[in-house]
Amino acid sequence: MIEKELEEKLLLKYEQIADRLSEKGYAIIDNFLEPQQVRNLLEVLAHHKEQGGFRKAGIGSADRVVVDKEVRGDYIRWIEPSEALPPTQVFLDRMSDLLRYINRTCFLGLRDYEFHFTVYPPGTVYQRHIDQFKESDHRRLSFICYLNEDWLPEHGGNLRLYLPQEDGSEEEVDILPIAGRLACFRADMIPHEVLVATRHRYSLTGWMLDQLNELTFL
Ligand SMILES: O=C(O)CCC(=O)C(=O)O
Ligand SMILES: [Fe+2]
Repeated sequence: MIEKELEEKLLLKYEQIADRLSEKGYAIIDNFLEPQQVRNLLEVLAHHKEQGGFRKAGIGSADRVVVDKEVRGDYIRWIEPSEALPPTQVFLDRMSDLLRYINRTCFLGLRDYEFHFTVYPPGTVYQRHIDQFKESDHRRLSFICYLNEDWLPEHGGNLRLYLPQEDGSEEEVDILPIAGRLACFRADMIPHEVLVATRHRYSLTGWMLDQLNELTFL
């Protein structure tokens, strides 16, 4: 695809994301990453895995991290932007563009982001939670970009959002973690969970912050 065409396509996607975030508090965008980019990121992920770069994710922030595999069974590797491999850098550049776009249109005062590679082994989940820590609520928006090629509904692994309704009830939205798809939502408002899958489930997970990133670490 020629560069100008790609730029125009991306701009349309950024617009959809910003519109849906302000209207509904969440957005699901397919083909946010091109298939080649997904493959490149999967290679980087496999490389980090081989190097033993992943560790068990915890719950809580910074100094008070608790590992509880019943609540959260994933393995993560934080991205250090200054050391990012080229495919990761391409991804981060795209997120920087998106951050600027959202700031121009949504007035969330976003200043930075943090992302990690994520692996959920078969049989693991992340129980219902929200992404803002009580002790530091600088996470404004949550983003998950899925890297799972040939993922079928019977593989499970949905992200389930619980959307608060005006009458106090909740509407459930289930999202399959298919390759290239981006899910994003208000980090402070939308409870969500990761359902069990029969395959390894790969993604990039991150947050846009309203302060500079001092690594809030999970
Ligand atoms: O992988 C997903 O679909 C959601 C992950 C998540 O909720 C989290 O890491 O906080
Ligand atoms: Fe979450």
